[in-house]
Amino acid sequence: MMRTRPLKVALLGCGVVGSEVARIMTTQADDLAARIGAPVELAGIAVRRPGRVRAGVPADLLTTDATALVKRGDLDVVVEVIGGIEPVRTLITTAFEHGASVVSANKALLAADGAALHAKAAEHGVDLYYEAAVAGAIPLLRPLRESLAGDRVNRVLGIVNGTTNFILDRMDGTGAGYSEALDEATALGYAEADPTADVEGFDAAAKAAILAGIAFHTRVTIDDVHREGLTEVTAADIASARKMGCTVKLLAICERTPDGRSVTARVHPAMIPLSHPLASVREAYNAVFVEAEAAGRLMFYGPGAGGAPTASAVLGDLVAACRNKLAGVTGAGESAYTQLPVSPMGDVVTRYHISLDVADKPGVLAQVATVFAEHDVSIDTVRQQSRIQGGDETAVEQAGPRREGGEASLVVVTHRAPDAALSATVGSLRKLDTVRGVASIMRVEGE
Ligand SMILES: NC(=O)C1=CN([C@@H]2O[C@H](COP(=O)(O)OP(=O)(O)OC[C@H]3O[C@@H](n4cnc5c(N)ncnc54)[C@H](OP(=O)(O)O)[C@@H]3O)[C@@H](O)[C@H]2O)C=CC1
Ligand SMILES: N[C@@H](CC=O)C(=O)O
Repeated sequence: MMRTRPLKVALLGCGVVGSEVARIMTTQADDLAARIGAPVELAGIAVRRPGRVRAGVPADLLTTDATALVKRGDLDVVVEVIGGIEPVRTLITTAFEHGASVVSANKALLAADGAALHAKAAEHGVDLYYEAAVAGAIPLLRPLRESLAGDRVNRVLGIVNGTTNFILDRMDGTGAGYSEALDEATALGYAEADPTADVEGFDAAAKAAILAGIAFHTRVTIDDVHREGLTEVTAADIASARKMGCTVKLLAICERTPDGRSVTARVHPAMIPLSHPLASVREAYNAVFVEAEAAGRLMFYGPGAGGAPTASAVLGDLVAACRNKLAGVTGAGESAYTQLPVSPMGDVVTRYHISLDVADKPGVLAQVATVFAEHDVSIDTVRQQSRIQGGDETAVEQAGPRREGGEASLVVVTHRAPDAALSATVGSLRKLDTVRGVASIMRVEGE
């Protein structure tokens, strides 16, 4: 039977995501009430600039005093879609102290301080949900936390940042420039308030920390995640990937180490074969593979950013939190029950694509191969492109003419090796007189 007294919800933030949450709460109020078992009333909306035009958002609900809003004491749920660490952490904590459950899309905060927030929610007998914080609309955290709770997850690998996928897709597919593609992603509402978080990999690293924590039932913070963004990826890297039958994606990879005693979490650009399902993830879509012992390989795919897709995940959490409020219960809390150490990046074993600028003269290839062998890094393939002296980037493949004193580009692809061994190899290569520079190093994944 439907309860007539409405559940009261406050919205903190009314930007790209918040305005969609407000719109759906208004336009689908009857459906939401039917699914929850009580009507839901939007009690207030905290923003920074109340004068800003917000189509369809009731102006009388706007306030700049978020603190007063969360202290009202009659709220059932607070939806936080402001972003960042402070004042949001304090607002969420205050909401818990005043008896409200919290739904958030804030991966930065959850990856920095998730454990303390979960503890605070438990202390006050309320929920903390954040499905929207990872992979936008894709239901991923709840399946990991609940549906796979009886299985052992060994690996989570995927594309979890829509903005960078959009940029790489545009650069690879249409030849668009980096800045142009980033501007387009920002205009479409995919990028963070500070897009550095996207392109430098902080956003994906925060998501990787959240995923690793839930998948492996341990605590992982953003500081535990090895992070490289895509600002170093060049058009030449993308072209080189194509030559190998690959494309470049910014990946998040969380793994149990083979002995099961520790985990690794990393975010970096990687080459993946065009035949891999992740290679065909376009625009701001995300896709995540979860490998579990009994379930095998699962793939989650869908829109990873944008106002409406993210609002869908927020509203799913809102319905769950409201149902729990009505039933007088809380849902599944933090899933950490053990503390696995996080191994350093040097322990990660994978393949590498290394592009070297070398002197184009006899014996160089042998010298380079010797350095790899000395560090126990096995070479899979080598491709040489001689640069015609005085010319630009005109490349002649392996059999091309060699000019004394000229330069060549050497592309080495290795077999699997520890990251530490690869770093040591590159350090030694840089010391060779015949190696003029290391143009790029990229990991090769997904084979
Ligand atoms: N955009 C996306 O695709 C996705 C975003 N997220 C996450 O959702 C959250 C919101 O993102 P998004 O909607 O894009 O961000 P926006 O920048 O579009 O919106 C932020 C909102 O917060 C308000 N705000 C900022 N500071 C304060 C403050 N101190 N007090 C009250 N209100 C404040 C802003 O007010 P005003 O409008 O007046 O400036 C604005 O309405 C972030 O955590 C983000 O990481 C998660 C998944 C996808
Ligand atoms: N900036 C983020 C938004 C969603 O989390 C992204 O591009 O993925």
